[in-house]
Amino acid sequence: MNPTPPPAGDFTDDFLSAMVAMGQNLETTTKKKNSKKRPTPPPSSAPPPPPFKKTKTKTLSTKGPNSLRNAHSAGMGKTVSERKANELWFRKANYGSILFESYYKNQSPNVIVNSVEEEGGKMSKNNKKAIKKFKLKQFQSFMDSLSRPLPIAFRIRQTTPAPISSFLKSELSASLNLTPVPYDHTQTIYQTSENFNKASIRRGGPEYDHPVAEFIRDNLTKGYIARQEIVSMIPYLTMSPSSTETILDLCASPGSKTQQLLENTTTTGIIVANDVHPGRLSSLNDALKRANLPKEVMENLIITNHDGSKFPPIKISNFDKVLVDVPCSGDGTIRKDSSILPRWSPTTSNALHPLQCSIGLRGLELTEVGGIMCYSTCTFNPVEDEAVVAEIIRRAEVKAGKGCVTVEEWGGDILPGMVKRSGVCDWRVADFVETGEEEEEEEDVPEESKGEEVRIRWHDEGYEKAKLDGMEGAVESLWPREDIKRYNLDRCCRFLPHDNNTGGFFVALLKKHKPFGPNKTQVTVEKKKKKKNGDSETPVLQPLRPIDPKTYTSLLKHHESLPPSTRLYQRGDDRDSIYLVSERTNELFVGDNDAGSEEKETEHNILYAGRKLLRKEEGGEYVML
Ligand SMILES: C[S@@+](CC[C@H](N)C(=O)[O-])C[C@H]1O[C@@H](n2cnc3c(N)ncnc32)[C@H](O)[C@@H]1O
Repeated sequence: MNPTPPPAGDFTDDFLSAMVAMGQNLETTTKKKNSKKRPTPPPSSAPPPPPFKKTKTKTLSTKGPNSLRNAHSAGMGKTVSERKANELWFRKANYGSILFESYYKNQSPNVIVNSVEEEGGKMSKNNKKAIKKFKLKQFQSFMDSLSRPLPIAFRIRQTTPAPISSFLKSELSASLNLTPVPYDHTQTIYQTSENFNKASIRRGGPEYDHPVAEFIRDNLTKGYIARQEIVSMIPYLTMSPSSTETILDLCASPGSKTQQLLENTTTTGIIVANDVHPGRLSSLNDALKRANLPKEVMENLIITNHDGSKFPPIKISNFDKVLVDVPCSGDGTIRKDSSILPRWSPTTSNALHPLQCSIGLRGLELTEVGGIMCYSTCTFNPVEDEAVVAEIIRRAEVKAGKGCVTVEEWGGDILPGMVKRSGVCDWRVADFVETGEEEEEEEDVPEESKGEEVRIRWHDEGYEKAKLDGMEGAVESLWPREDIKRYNLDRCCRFLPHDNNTGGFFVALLKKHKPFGPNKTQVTVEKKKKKKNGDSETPVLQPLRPIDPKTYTSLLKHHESLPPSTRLYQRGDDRDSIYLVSERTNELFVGDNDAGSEEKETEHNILYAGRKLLRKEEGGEYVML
């Protein structure tokens, strides 16, 4: 995942120039190694940044709408302007590239570079030179793949009528010489070559007029295909949802996975897409409109606006499946968004970890017993991947005892032939320091980092020592615990860019075996507090509510075949539009969760739902759409 991946069909980013910039970044990284000079300061017209300083401020909150930005700025300064200036300086100096390379090169075996044991004993452990060469070669192919543009990937939508789908497939193979990716048993997923990338096929790009580019544009508009990164399709494929399930997509915007889930539904299935940002939900809603999905499928969608870590419980039972595609540092998307590299920092990942744990735990609470939660990120960083999985299982066990959640093994039929790497149960935790003269003399500075102005500071002695050493944002769960082996983290899957010519990705499937859920008292207290204090994240749009009985009765006079009132929704401040939702919406949301309450109001902020069924004309009459 890109932290904010562009909606499918977005051709506007200047990807080519970004790639060129990244080439420079990677090059600069190497050059920098031999340089002791501080980077050129900003031009004199710009205000000079404050000297870059690793401050010992409290960890910034990563909650709320700007969690990624906050996480990135963690430890960058006290005031907003100090943080902004330091961040700019950081980017300009390309410190991110230096830290990225050093961090992943020196991570534990199997995070990026295979351990020598993985080579099946082909290499003698005593042959240090050969081991070093072997590791360097692997790391280099990882780094090289990051500097290459990401090929365009797309899939034929599940809602595309079968004859059209067959026609498209034959056109793709016969005229355009494109076949589905080998690991896709649905035979609907395609990936182009690298010269077909975001930049080359957009208007003005060298491949704009190529028949493949025309095919993509044409069929995107018709709603027959969806552009989506291969790795982003993986959570859906691993969850193997049935068309009748109730599924929650807890961090849904911009909605590429929501679309996959929705396309698969029939009238009894329902998809709830949630995000903390109302603005991003509006983009998700627009992307869905552009997707041209059949109207009966649209009735199965509810879009809510909540902090995922506090998503209110639903009225009856829980969700069959939950997708938790959390906000993350996004370094797996460097091929698509090279701007991530110069501002990369290990503190971003450390600061996002607590939020990811809270969202993941809530996802599990909202999963039905026997159901599956899929946790995914688009980062290589184990503190956002395996460390989070281990911590949410640990917290679940505090609530419901050992064995209440397990990491599931992937069936052999899931993406057969795609290179998958096992999750790791050993990783290192770091922040970074700006080096001073005396620090460069320190014994533990690796030879290749000597002379760097920033360098990774490893905290291999664990949480307590890291705290003593003043590590920003240190929390115990960042480190692997002693009993880490029992979590079966090797069942998680890591996808590296050079293995399948994709972006980077991480997926874990968690199965819930015992009931545990949000504490009702806690939910009630939170709700009351919110009512009293007001909600700082009040959406611009008023939420949708079930149609009021008076409007329904008057509508019936003119529209005899009107669906039952339980399927009709209106927005509080907009009585001119009436929306039709699935029958099951009522089952999930309407009615208060507090037993015995008279209140007939859902506590969920439903921002969009179903499809528009009626619109009020100028004369005041409602017309069917
Ligand atoms: C990786 S993106 C999700 C991508 C999406 N699943 C897709 O496939 O298109 C993470 C999303 O999490 C949202 N987010 C950030 N903090 C959140 C929170 N506390 N609760 C719910 N969503 C959150 C961000 O707005 C962002 O849209």
